[in-house]
Amino acid sequence: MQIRVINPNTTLAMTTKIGAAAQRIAAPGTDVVATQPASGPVSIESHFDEAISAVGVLEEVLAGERDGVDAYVIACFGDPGLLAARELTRAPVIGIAEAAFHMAALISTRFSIVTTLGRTGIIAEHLLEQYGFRHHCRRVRAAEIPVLDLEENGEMALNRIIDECRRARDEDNIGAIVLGCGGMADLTGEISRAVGLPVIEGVTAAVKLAEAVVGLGLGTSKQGDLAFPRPKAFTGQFEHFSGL
Ligand SMILES: O=C(O)C[C@H]1NC(=O)NC1=O
Repeated sequence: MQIRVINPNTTLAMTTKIGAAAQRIAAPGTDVVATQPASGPVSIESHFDEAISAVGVLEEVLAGERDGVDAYVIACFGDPGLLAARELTRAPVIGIAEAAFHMAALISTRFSIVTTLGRTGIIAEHLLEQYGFRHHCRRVRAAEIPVLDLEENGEMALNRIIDECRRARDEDNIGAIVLGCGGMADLTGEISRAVGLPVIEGVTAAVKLAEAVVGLGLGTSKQGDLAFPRPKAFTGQFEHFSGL
């Protein structure tokens, strides 16, 4: 099977890292294709960044439909464009936040999230509510690092993340930690060893859930609100969406 792992930001180094982490965890016979939008924010750290990146995610799903992809992963912790993407395909579309929440709830009764900047914490809180995991999550914490520090200042970023994870372990009465950024996809082992708790990050969780959904012969329901969009004309820069 082929999984298209979409990094919604436009930083190639992060896309490459995410793709490598996804391929490492994938089952034999699962091919991961890591992509990113042709245009959009180099990192996603606000509601505005999320909104702009969602269009790029949808473009990548439309490209995947042309290639006959079996499943999609949206590899940004805000799950940008998730429901809109599900309208475009019969394949499963798994957001890394939703995947991480499910996985954490399977191995612990309470978890905390450690993300990058505190200002994006509200996005995780909204998703906890939307996905029904509000009561599972003790606290949404932030290492207070810009997303691209994960690429440009990796050691400092890792130390800040580990410090915040240790505070979560000592103060939050939790059983697991969820890493709140696709750019942390390669850090789970190191952080788990440093903190002594199970650490879940969404890229790898989403790849395994995508394999499970496809393996069960399931895909995105086309009944109701996730049916294909009603064909209509689009104008201007979105003209190519006409008649989808
Ligand atoms: O929301 C965040 O802090 C992390 C989010 N931003 C990004 O560019 N990729 C992500 O996973």
